[in-house]
Amino acid sequence: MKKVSVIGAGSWGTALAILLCDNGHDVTIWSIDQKEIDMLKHTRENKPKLPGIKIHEAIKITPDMEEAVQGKDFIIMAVPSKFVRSTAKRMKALVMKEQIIVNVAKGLEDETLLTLVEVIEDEMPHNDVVVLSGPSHAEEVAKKLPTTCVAGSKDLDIAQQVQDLFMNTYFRVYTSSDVVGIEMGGALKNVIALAAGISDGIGFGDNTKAALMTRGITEISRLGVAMGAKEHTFNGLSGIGDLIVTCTSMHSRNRRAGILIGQGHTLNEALEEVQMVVEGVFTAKAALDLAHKHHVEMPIIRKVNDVLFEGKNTKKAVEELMIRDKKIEYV
Ligand SMILES: NC(=O)C1=CN([C@@H]2O[C@H](COP(=O)(O)OP(=O)(O)OC[C@H]3O[C@@H](n4cnc5c(N)ncnc54)[C@H](O)[C@@H]3O)[C@@H](O)[C@H]2O)C=CC1
Ligand SMILES: O=C(CO)COP(=O)(O)O
Repeated sequence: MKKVSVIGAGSWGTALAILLCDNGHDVTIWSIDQKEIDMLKHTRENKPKLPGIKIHEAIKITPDMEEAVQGKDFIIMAVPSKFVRSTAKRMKALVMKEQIIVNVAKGLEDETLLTLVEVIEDEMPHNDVVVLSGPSHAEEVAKKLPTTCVAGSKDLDIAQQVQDLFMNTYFRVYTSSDVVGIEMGGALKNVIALAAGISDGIGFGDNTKAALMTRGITEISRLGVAMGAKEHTFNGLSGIGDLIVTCTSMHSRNRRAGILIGQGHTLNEALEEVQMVVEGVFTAKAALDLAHKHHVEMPIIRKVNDVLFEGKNTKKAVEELMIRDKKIEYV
């Protein structure tokens, strides 16, 4: 039995805490939000996000970061990307170097263009930081539906410890040493899922979505490889696997926001309706900035930026993608 804290009590943090408790670990959940803490403690359910899913009585729930961090073997960071640095800053004076940090958020830091593992390493340079990612909607993991993910660390022994921590009959975990590849796949698929949702919202068909997904993973892979990732990682769970689930599932907040935008709603209306974090909106601009930095072409992600932030008409954006310069499929 390991002592584990899950930092963040959104849908993913809650689902993972339940999974870790199922695995026999001693689990604590931390949240910054006192209302969320009260709800979880009193109802033993995260009603707005995972209705009908019981949170085991054995799971401790706390707003106290010291209580959450002290004495834990593993600390799972499950806050949205825009709060990863501020949360890491709250933790840094409390962590001991033997504690393993696991990032499960998917995104990039807007100002620095760092991946989230890099942000955490920046704040806690003495700790091992592992990424856990893959096609894994919280709603399905919480129902114990078979799911697969990959744990990434430059040190495969550390990745294996995280594999052992999470693995069970409904959650299979692979390992990889390609941390940047895993993180870029997880972050950028959200932007393509917004595009897939927009396409569905306009009323375009399955052909259109298959095109966005196929050319989308090509863009993601092109940028990832330029940043030092291995190409095959983008054929794996954190690449095409997560892209498939996010572009096709009604659980996806990114796809749902995209559908609303494709139907003519503004970005703010879409975010208001979805209520939970829509990471692709925050990642889209950072992805484009990284594309400039690494001299990589990302036409779909550029158009998503135009639609989200420049008021570009969605149909016009698709038309422009269709009549771009003629190309060989793979050069
Ligand atoms: N929900 C899912 O199925 C999955 C989510 N993820 C990733 O996990 C991350 C978290 O997502 P969800 O749990 O779905 O989000 P969510 O939208 O369900 O919950 C957001 C959480 O952020 C917390 N929060 C708000 N302000 C904060 C602050 N200033 N500092 C720290 N925490 C704050 C809230 O208390 C809430 O618990 C995201 O990066 C997401 O992409 C990854 C895999 C699956
Ligand atoms: O990352 C996810 C599934 O793997 C969750 O995607 P959404 O944030 O779009 O819901």
